[in-house]
Amino acid sequence: MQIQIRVPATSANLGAGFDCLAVAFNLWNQATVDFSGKGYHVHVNGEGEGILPEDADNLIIKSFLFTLEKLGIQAPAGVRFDCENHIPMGSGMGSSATAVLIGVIAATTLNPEYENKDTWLQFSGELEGHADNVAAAIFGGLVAVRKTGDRYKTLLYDIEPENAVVVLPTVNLSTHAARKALPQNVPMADAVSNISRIPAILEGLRTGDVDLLRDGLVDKLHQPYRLPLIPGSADAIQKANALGAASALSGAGPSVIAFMPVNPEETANAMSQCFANNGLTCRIYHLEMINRGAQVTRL
Ligand SMILES: Nc1ncnc2c1ncn2[C@@H]1O[C@H](COP(=O)(O)OP(=O)(O)OP(=O)(O)O)[C@@H](O)[C@H]1O
Ligand SMILES: N[C@@H](CCO)C(=O)O
Repeated sequence: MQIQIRVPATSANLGAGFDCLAVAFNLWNQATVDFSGKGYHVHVNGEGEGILPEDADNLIIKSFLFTLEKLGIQAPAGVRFDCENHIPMGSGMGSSATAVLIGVIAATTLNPEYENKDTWLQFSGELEGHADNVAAAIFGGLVAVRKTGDRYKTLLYDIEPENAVVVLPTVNLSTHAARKALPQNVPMADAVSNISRIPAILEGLRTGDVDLLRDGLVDKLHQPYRLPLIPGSADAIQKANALGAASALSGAGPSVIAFMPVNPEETANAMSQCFANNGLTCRIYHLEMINRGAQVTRL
């Protein structure tokens, strides 16, 4: 049996929505999965080629085996994942979420009872440790995720298919390292500031109101601790805002996102210049927000 799984890029946090909000984009990682062989193999084309492990150490295989075990599904004699990766790794664009989801989704296709979005969310959220990226990657659009007991739950919002620019500087900053930079406790006033902005983010993205969104993206819980690790990022956010976009760190960084830029080229160049001033080169992505999420096709 062969299947194809496609999972979109995502940008998590959206400023004040730390660990709770994320949005999906029209940039995809995909894998063709073949259950007919022996042993566990991954072949990587594109992003991560020559870097990612191609054996059972790959996050896709780990997530696949984790899900099989949790669901009590017998592991097949072999599986091969042929990956076409377009999402840069370690960028804050949800690459690890796509890997986890490809493994989880592939496992659920072996028992149709479990092939549903809620199962994908529970297992991928557990594997990632926070479910913002995976939730938006599963459902598409704008997703708010919360945990009640040990279950992740979502609210889904259709959004205007507006443009965004993502500028990715050449900085090594894993999500793990970016989370370690955060304090254990935060001032009450900072928490209140973030909570007060969530409706502005939801409404700003739902209606395409860039001024409302810009106000909503102001964050006090994670960006103040992470921006100093990414030289030029605070300036890039400020510059993008000054040019009329609504800007924030994308996920845990190091990329910076500018939603609804008035002039995407000018905004991207101005943001890149902020990183160049700090001796960093950049990759630039012109993306569109999308309302569809992960897709499975039987081949
Ligand atoms: N496409 C992929 N296939 C297999 N493993 C991956 C893939 N992308 C990321 N990983 C693994 O996940 C690890 C952690 O990635 P990390 O979370 O730092 O980046 P990210 O997903 O780009 O960030 P974010 O979650 O902020 O968007 C990587 O070091 C790599 O081992
Ligand atoms: N919410 C997560 C997203 C990165 O995976 C964080 O900011 O650490």
